[in-house]
Amino acid sequence: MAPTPTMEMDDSFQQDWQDLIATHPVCRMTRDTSDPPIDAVNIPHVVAMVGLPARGKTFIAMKLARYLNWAGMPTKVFNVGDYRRKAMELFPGHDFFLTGNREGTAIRNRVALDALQDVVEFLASGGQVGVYDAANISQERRKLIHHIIVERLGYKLFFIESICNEPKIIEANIMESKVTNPDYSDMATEDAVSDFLKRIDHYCSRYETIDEENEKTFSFMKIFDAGRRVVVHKQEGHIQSRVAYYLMNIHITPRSIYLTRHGESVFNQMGRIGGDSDLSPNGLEYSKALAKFIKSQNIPNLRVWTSYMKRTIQTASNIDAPQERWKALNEIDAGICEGLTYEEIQEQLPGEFAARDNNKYQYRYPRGESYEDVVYRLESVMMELERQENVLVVGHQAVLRCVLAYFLDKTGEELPYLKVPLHSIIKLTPQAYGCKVELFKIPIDCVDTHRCKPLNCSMNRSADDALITVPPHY
Ligand SMILES: O=P(O)(O)OC[C@H]1O[C@@](CO)(OP(=O)(O)O)[C@@H](O)[C@@H]1O
Repeated sequence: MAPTPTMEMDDSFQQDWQDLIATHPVCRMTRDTSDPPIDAVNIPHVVAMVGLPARGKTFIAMKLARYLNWAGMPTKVFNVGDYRRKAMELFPGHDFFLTGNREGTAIRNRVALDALQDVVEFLASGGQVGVYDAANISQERRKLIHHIIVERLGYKLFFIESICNEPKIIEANIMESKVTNPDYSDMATEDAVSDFLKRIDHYCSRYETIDEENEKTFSFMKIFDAGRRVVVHKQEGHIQSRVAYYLMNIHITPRSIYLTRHGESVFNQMGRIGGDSDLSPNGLEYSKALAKFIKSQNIPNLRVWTSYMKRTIQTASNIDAPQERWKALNEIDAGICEGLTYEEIQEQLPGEFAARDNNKYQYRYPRGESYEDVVYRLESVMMELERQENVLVVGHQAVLRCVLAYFLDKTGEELPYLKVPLHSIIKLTPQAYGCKVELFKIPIDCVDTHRCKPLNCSMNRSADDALITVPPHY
């Protein structure tokens, strides 16, 4: 039977905690005088989540990490729940959240510090942002994190607290991401929900929201009811301002994003890259079929975005929805290679051709752009895409690879080889911590413009396998 908590028990719990922080290696970590100096512009950052369970902390942590990685800042999420679940495997049947469970509490405290230690090790080995995804609900815990991260190690720390009192959002969070998590794999949904609500109660009694007076020396951001209101306090440096700005723009309203390349162009048919050519007859046919397909989907309040190039504008021209043009959506600028075929580049500029194959993400065409440059110029588009609801982006091969990499969490190495075939529509629907992807192939002839990674032409076969052919009645 579970013991009733008493004063003595509080004391013994406190003693266990003091013993743990006296001995845990992360609490003794410090910067050595022999350590290389910290780069003042890119000081490693810890983003520490704060909040009760089912307030969307993991959603925010993972989405933020996906964005920062995409934007070129190596970021990793350390979820304390994962550490606890691993520890739980060693104690089958043990209820770690039972009130008065001294052993369970000790283990939960230990794994929380283990995770923090891994955050620090990640930053010490070249990581830029470590996201510490734990509840961190007490002032004492936050003080300890600040002491280790800022005072001892000289890194930056940004707390993100998610406060939510909307029962509907909490319920949706529990249903969407909690009852399906590995803690509840063997439990009926109803039992899982009631167990999870008990777990929330366990935290509620000890929850101290970030106190703007007592904790005024900390940098933090508070997000109320999934973004209805936001407070940012003492935000420092470019990473924290990007984090704050990004989190101010995201929303959780259900929606889908549709991506398609323009229809086949005259240059595509000739195997020439870049340029601003018209659609080929196949491409014109795709433009009509696309409009029909979009109509068949009955998408509420759809907005259509194109680049400033003729081939995307012509492709979207038959769609009955408001349209906007973005210069930032223009295809990668191939500089001195614009208008050439891959064969001509290999023949006339063999060094450039080999250099691109060697590092396609960072290779910049002379007087043109690299994929990395395209990601950089797309940032404003992605931010606006986050703010919008249903959007169809009619874009280009390289640009849509960059957009897809953001949604599908692909690395810079994978990005330039993602398959975005002509005459296909990719539908992305945000879900729990990721995106559902559906691919619709419109059966109209076109060339294949994909150039495989040398020596690894089997890449992305799975994306191909997932292609759905739209039935003739669409
Ligand atoms: O990075 P790679 O694989 O060369 O793909 C980008 C190329 O795709 C193309 C087609 O080959 O896009 P698009 O169809 O928009 O014209 C080129 O214009 C562009 O340079």
